[in-house]
Amino acid sequence: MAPSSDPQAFREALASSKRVVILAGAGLSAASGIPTFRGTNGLWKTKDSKLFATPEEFNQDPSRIWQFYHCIRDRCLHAKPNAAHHALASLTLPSIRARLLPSLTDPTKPPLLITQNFDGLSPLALSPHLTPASQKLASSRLVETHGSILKTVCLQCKHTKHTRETPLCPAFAGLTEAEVEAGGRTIPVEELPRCGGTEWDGSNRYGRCGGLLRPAVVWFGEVPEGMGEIAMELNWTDLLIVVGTSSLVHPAASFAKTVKTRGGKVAVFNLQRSEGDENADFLFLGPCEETLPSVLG
Ligand SMILES: CC(C)NC(=O)[C@H](Cc1c[nH]c2ccccc12)NC(=O)[C@H](CCCC/N=C(/NCCC(=O)O)S[C@H]1O[C@H](COP(=O)(O)OP(=O)(O)OC[C@H]2O[C@@H](n3cnc4c(N)ncnc43)[C@H](O)[C@@H]2O)[C@@H](O)[C@H]1O)NC(=O)OCc1ccccc1
Ligand SMILES: [Zn+2]
Repeated sequence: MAPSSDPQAFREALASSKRVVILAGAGLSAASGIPTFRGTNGLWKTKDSKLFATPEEFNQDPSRIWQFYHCIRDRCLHAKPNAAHHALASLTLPSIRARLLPSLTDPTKPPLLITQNFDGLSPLALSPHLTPASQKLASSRLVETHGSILKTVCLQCKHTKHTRETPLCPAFAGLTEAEVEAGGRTIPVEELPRCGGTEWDGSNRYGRCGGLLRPAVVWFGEVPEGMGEIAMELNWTDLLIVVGTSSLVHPAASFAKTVKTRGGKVAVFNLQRSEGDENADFLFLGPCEETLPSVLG
């Protein structure tokens, strides 16, 4: 049966769903000025992901990889959530949830939002109007499964830090994408982002050990974040909403099939046709910053 593109039918499916999960990809942030990976002018259109997004390449040449991620990180730091982020974040508001999702098994819990985006925009979109308790609950229902570019991990003491500070080391000051495209700077590994930063006092303390930091993103071959929670939730999911992803990267790309095989429904929001959307129950083609607010509005 061809997927339906009828917003009313989709809202009825929402209203009768007991457990809803959302899976988002780079298309969700396209309208915020963050390039996608495989879409038009996508990052991996001009670059080989295996030369930038693997732990092996980082160990080989941390300076080259850090300069690449420094530029993406700066873009993400200057970006703002768009209408699609806000439409999804509105489901964390009890009043909206009661109206759109009256049949949820646990009406106190927002749908689980699994984002493959490491840009930090979905967390940023969480409404400031939420009470601290609801803020905490909403953040606990958000999984950045491919990590966050706003976090670093120390390779020595494993300390993880979330920071919007930039640059993360003096050697990146004024570094531009054009300079990186042209080959970047020669930066000794000692001058790359370090645990404890420039205040490091030579001690070997947790979070201040002077160890080399890496971006806390999940590279190819690495286990994505939150897999246990995700697998648990998908067991009971009767509606999966898939937004702005090419559905080519696993394990995320297999979530729709998992939900379908368990008798659940799948709704796809994408600018264009994408992998596996013929199996969807609902298909809304177009910019998600327009389609999502109109369907969830
Ligand atoms: C490429 C692919 C073939 N390779 C993989 O999937 C690999 C290997 C693999 C594992 N299992 C397999 C099975 C089969 C084949 C291969 C594999 N997977 C892994 O290595 C994963 C790790 C994957 C994570 C890699 N890290 C990323 N990012 C961070 C780093 C970095 O990129 O810098 S993935 C990267 O791609 C992800 C998917 O891309 P999309 O978000 O979909 O973006 P894309 O550009 O492709 O598409 C954008 C879409 O949006 C649409 N769009 C654009 N604008 C809009 C708009 N305005 N509105 C709506 N839609 C829009 C476009 O039409 C398009 O469809 C991104 O999120 C991004 O995070 N790890 C793992 O499997 O570990 C073991 C394991 C697993 C489970 C349990 C135990 C052990
Ligand atoms: Zn450390």
